Amino acid sequence: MSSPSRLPLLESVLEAVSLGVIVIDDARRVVLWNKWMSRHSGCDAHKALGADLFELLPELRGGRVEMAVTQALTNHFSSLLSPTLNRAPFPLYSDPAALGRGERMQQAVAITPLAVGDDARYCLIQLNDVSMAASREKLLREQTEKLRMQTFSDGLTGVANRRAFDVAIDREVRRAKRNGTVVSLLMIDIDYFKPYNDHYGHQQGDQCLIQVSSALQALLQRSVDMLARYGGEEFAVILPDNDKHQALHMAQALHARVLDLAIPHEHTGGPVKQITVSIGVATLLPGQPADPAALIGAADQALYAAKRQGRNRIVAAPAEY
Ligand SMILES: Nc1nc2c(ncn2[C@@H]2O[C@H](COP(=O)(O)OP(=O)(O)OP(=O)(O)O)[C@@H](O)[C@H]2O)c(=O)[nH]1
Repeated sequence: MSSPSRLPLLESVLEAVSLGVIVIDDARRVVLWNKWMSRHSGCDAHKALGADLFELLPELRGGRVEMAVTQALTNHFSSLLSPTLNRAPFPLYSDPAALGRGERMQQAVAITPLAVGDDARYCLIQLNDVSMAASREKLLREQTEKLRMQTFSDGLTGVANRRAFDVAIDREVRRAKRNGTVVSLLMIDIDYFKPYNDHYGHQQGDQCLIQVSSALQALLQRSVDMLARYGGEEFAVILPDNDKHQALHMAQALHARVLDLAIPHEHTGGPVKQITVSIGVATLLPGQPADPAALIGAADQALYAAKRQGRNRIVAAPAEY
């Protein structure tokens, strides 16, 4: 079989590649404009050939493409335009529907100087459609974010989970130590939740947990405050920069908010026949050792004191626990 001569072969390759190829001369006139360019720009080779590239596509004037072309023609520098910074410099569209929607193809643009013979200078512009890669990357980012959310949020109530709490309490205790500030912690436990579940059923128990957590969450206005589900029917609230007085104030508001829900509970062991919470409060002072476990322990001790004293109340840990 005879081999075809190189020039027609090269021309066929240029017309067949899935890549935009433009070559301009040192007067910036288009000398090559392949089929891919015609297909995606809506401008065919007849119109493009011989035209000044920046008159053909005036929006490229003064931008990164013109700078890179000048660099290639005068200094023989190659450039790669980052698709992140220059998403769609050329007016190219993946298909007619995208053109109709005005949705440009995302592009990777490579600009390379070409020397043909001794002094003829040209510039090669290669364009790649990276829309698919960009949308895959976006999907991947969204999935990663979703996974991150799932990893750090409680499946039932949607508030932060224990893992997120552990990270946050560590961070806030270290921050308080660094800045010489205080941090308070509330441990909140629903009273008589076992008899609630036993009497009303597990599903209604779940609904109760959802209601209580969203009522608690609604009261936390500062972005630094964090409500987490610590375990079963126990929640924790981290209050950075809040001293004991402010933490007690917040505990009272949260306690009252749960009472306001007025969720009936006929089977409590006490006189109040609705869902209530007990709250333990502890505050880490600047002089104390920055130990998250000790802070959690102090808030827990205070919570159990509240339970022992009859539930439906707030108890604060001693100042220097
Ligand atoms: N519906 C539901 N119940 C849960 C969930 N997690 C834990 N529980 C229940 O919460 C109850 C906790 O009971 P206990 O720790 O004995 O506490 P309590 O009955 O609230 O008693 P006090 O805390 O002393 O007032 C148990 O019955 C658990 O099964 C959950 O996700 N959904």
